[in-house]
Amino acid sequence: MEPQPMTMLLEAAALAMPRRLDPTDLMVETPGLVCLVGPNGSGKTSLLHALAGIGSPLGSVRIDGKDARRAGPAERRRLFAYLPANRDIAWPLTVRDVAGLGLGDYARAVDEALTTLELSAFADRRVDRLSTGERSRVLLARALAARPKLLLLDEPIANLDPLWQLRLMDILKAEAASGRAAIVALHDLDLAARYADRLIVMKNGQIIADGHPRALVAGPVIPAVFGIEHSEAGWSPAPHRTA
Ligand SMILES: Nc1ncnc2c1ncn2[C@@H]1O[C@H](COP(=O)(O)OP(=O)(O)OP(=O)(O)O)[C@@H](O)[C@H]1O
Repeated sequence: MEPQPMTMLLEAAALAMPRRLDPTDLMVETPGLVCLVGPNGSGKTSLLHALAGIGSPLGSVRIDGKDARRAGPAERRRLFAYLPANRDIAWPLTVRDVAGLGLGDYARAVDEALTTLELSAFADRRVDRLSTGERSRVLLARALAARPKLLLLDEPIANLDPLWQLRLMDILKAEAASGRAAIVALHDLDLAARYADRLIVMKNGQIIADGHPRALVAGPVIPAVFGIEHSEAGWSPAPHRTA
C-alpha cells in the first residue's frame, strides 16, 4: 500500500521576535514529535512564544491552512495548546477546575486527561496545595484535554520524577502517533534523542540544525553548541568549548 501523504500542519513564515528570535521559517507535519534543544537563552521559549502568538511576535503562523493569529478563542483551542515553563499557579481552584479552564465543552476529555496523568484521585484538591510536579501534570492535563492539533510545550518534564518523565514522553509519543504534532523544548538530550521524530537545535536565537535526532546527537553539532562531549559514561563538559 502506498504510504499516506502527511498532512501539512504548521507553517511559520519569517517568524521573529526582535532581540529574542531571528527570522525563522518552520514547517511541521503530522504526525510528529519535534524536540527543541539548545543552551539556556538560545531561544527555545521565544520560538514557542512566537508560535503561540505571545508577546507580539512578527510573522505568520498557519495551522492546517488557518491563520492561528486570527482564530477566535474556541478555534485557537482546537488549533494549539501552550504549556508555559512557569507552572507556578497558586489559584484557589481545584485540579478539575484548572484542567478544564476555558474548556467548557470538554468535560469528558478533561476527565480522560486527568486519568491519563493519573490525577483522578486529586480532582477535587486545590492546585495551590499540590507539589510542583503534580501542578505540572495538571497543566499538562489541560493541554491534552483540549485535543489540539498542535502541542507547544516548554520543558514539560521539568519537575517530574524519573518515572513521570518517561511516562510523559510516552504520552507525547502516543499523542503524536494519534495524528497530532508536538513541539517540545527539552534539556534532556538523551530523552530527546530517544523520543523525538525530529530534533531542532537552537543557538543565539536561531535554528542551527534540524534533522534526525540520533544522527544529530551522535554528530558534531550538539557537542559544539553545548560545549560538552559524549563518552561511555555519558555527557561531560568538553575541555575547551568550541562554540
Ligand atoms: N521578555 C523578554 N524580553 C527581552 N528579552 C528576553 C525576554 N525573554 C527572554 N529574553 C531573551 O531572549 C533570549 C532567549 O531567551 P529564551 O527564554 O527564549 O531562551 P531559552 O532557550 O528558552 O532558555 P532556557 O533554556 O534558559 O529556558 C535570551 O537572551 C533572553 O535573555
